[in-house]
Amino acid sequence: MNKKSIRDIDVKGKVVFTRVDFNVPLKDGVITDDTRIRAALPTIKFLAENGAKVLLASHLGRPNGEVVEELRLNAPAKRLADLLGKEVKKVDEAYGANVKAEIDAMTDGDILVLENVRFYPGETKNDPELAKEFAALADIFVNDAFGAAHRAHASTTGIAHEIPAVAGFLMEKELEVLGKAMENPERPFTAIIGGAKVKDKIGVIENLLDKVDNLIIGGGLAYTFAKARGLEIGKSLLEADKQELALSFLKKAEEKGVNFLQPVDAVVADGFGEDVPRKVVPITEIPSDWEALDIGPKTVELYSKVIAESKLVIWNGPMGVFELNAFANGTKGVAQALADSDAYSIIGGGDSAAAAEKFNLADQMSHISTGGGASLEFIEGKVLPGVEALDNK
Ligand SMILES: Nc1ncnc2c1ncn2[C@@H]1O[C@H](COP(=O)(O)OP(=O)(O)O)[C@@H](O)[C@H]1O
Ligand SMILES: O=C(OP(=O)(O)O)[C@H](O)COP(=O)(O)O
Repeated sequence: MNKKSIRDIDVKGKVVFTRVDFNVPLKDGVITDDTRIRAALPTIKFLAENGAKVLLASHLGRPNGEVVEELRLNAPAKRLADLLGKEVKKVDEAYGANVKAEIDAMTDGDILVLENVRFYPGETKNDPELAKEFAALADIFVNDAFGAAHRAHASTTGIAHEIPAVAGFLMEKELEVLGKAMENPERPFTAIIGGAKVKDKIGVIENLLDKVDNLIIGGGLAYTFAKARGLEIGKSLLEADKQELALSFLKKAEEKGVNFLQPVDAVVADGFGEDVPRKVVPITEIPSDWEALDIGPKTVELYSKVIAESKLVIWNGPMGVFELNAFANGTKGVAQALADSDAYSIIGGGDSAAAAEKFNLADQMSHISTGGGASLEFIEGKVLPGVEALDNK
């Protein structure tokens, strides 16, 4: 990496504005997965142990520039204190006189969690005034928020133009692992794209077609392709205005000699839930009033064979509604194939990682990235603004 990291600077006695990605899933105010907090611990510990005054800044959810009580950073701050076994203070603002007073009261090695940066409208607009307010708090900026590195926001890029800016250990590790895999990808190189964020993910496919040998489609994404090919998809997930695009990808794949794999069968359901009527049908026979909620067993077999022959696999997005056991087999089958293969396996995206956890296969994957969108954009070959803004070596 040609960017400076916290290894390259002296932090003793310095106030360090550290951007982390504490955007963790919450249910009724309780953190259901603290992976991202644990992933930031090496940087936080390093800074504290080396005598920095550590400010931690993060977004949580998408509060759209307003204070949303449930999205305060209190729960992540509390979890961090538990994980560190050390006092962690939290303030209810992210800049200004009150925050400055708290900083003045800190001693070297103390940790202070700031409020959700997305409570301020300037954050996502990358407002230079807000960036200056953040910068005014600190001597150094550390970006360890790989999961938000594809966002050009005030706390990820704006501040980096104001004070010395370096990468944290998590940022460094993610870039190193993903960079190594993509530099000279081992082949066959396979990408598996699924999930429900059809709009977000469909654009990624175009760039991936320039890189991969096999592109596997699953999850809700598959049915826009099926519909575009003229198949009946019933009530399955559809992004109607993306059908032309889907067809153009199929054409591009053919021109490039990329093996584009789509489901050959599906588990369809009459309703949504564990106990609704369901059956396996060929992809050409989805009943007009049923919904496809998982890939079928023949598809799992087909995909597993391709995975077994691959040397590098990136996986983003589950193959079906894996949260319900009735529709989990497709995702489980693909995860198992990945676990069994010798391929270097990279998983990105909260739900895919959660699926690997659910099936107890997470520790058999080569790398589980803390960033879904960020890892996809990196693999596409895009420059991540949060990285670009850091100081060069
Ligand atoms: N066939 C399908 N129809 C509807 N939803 C689906 C289907 N397949 C997968 N999903 C849903 O997609 C969600 C995950 O999508 P997404 O957020 O895009 O993935 P990730 O977080 O891994 O990037 C899961 O909650 C899952 O239930
Ligand atoms: O959860 C995140 O993204 P991801 O679901 O793509 O991994 C990051 O925290 C970025 O959040 P954002 O997509 O609201 O900017």
